[in-house]
Amino acid sequence: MASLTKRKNASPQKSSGNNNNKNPTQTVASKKKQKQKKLHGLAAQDMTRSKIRNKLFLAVIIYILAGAGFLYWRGVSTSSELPPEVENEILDSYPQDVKHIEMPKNLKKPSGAGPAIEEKTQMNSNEKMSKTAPKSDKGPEKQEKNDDFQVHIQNSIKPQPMSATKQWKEIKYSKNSTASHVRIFTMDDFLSPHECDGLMKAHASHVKQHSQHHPIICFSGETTMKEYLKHFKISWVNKVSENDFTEGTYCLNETLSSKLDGKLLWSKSTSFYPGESPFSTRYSEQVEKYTGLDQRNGGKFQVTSYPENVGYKLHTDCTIENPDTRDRYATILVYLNDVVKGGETEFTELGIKIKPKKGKALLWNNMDTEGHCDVMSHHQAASVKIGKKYILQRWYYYQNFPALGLRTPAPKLPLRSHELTPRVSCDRYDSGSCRWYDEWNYDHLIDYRKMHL
Ligand SMILES: O=C(O)CCC(=O)C(=O)O
Ligand SMILES: [Fe+2]
Repeated sequence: MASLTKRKNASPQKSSGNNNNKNPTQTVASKKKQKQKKLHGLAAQDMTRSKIRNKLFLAVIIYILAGAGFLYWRGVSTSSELPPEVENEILDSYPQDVKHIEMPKNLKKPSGAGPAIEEKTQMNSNEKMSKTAPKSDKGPEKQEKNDDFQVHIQNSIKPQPMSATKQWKEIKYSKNSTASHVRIFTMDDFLSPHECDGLMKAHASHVKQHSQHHPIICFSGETTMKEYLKHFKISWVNKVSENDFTEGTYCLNETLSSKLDGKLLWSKSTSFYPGESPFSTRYSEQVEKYTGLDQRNGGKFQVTSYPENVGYKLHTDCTIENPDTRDRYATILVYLNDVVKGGETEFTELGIKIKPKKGKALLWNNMDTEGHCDVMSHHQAASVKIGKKYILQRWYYYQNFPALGLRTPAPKLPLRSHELTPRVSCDRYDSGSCRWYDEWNYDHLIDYRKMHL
């Protein structure tokens, strides 16, 4: 109350209203003074205004220049166009099993584009490799064309303790112990809570950025599409035909895809690549030091989130009976959060079940020392029952290839009306699940850089 009264008395309006009691000379002098003061005040006001105007002008110029600089930088750093020779080299070096996948019947070659485009489109709708390899007699001989590329083989895991308290624990099988070459290790606190939070935040912000448009939904074939639609009780399943796929792909057109949004369930993956953030470099080095997995054989870094009632069906990360050794030798997965219920990683052949725990790493080999995919590495992500699950995964290849760990060019097919349209890939119904991907474009590179992990 006291301070309120004080402020009232100090008000300029109140003091000027008390001038009636003063004598005339004083009044003339004080009026003159007031006039001078006013003029002075006006001049000062004018100066302040012009100073503000100048500052504003300068700020606008800086803003325009910064904006232009940012746009230029984005244009340079995220351009989706790769020179054709680089693009061809990348496509040439894809593992054979990815190239030899079933092609849609209605495929028409886009004019001026070679088979590379179709393979690329298919590659994107077959993110997960199927359990058995399509028959191919071709090995990885294409690599020999790249003179400056050193083939590097990775056929063992060499786990090392990180500190006295951070040690790998080998998980014992409860069945099939003699038939398997697979070794499974876990280490608590492989990543700090801060790193886990940063990755989840980057993932969430990127998912949000790409969720303004309905995803285009792709299947590994027509039968697969029908199986999924039946599973999710889509009443119009029998009306859908191969004509509803966009040309050259197994992706439903935008209209039908949008009708499935909210009806099908899926996990969501965003990816970043080696060298794209301080974290990716640090993490590659950390993994190499404490697991023996050579960073030259590592692919992209994939952050995946699972909502309730979503998991990933039983599968192998490598392709069984694949003659090509450019395949996923080992997997390192880090749980980024605790899951209230469900979401375990289960190795069904070995009777092993790992419960997600924030920061905990799970490391295993999928192939033997000769580069054969081991059936005993079959695993699944159990459905999340309560909560949400986040993981960071990276696959390390038995034999590397030039395109490994490089961001691939965005495919021209299927046609998309928005640059940020995401895709959902539903892989083989018996050994896959639906997963949402961000990788039509390169923008999230900026997100991951921003995180300063
Ligand atoms: O989420 C998990 O626990 C396993 C995921 C997995 O196996 C995969 O994405 O390949
Ligand atoms: Fe897997």
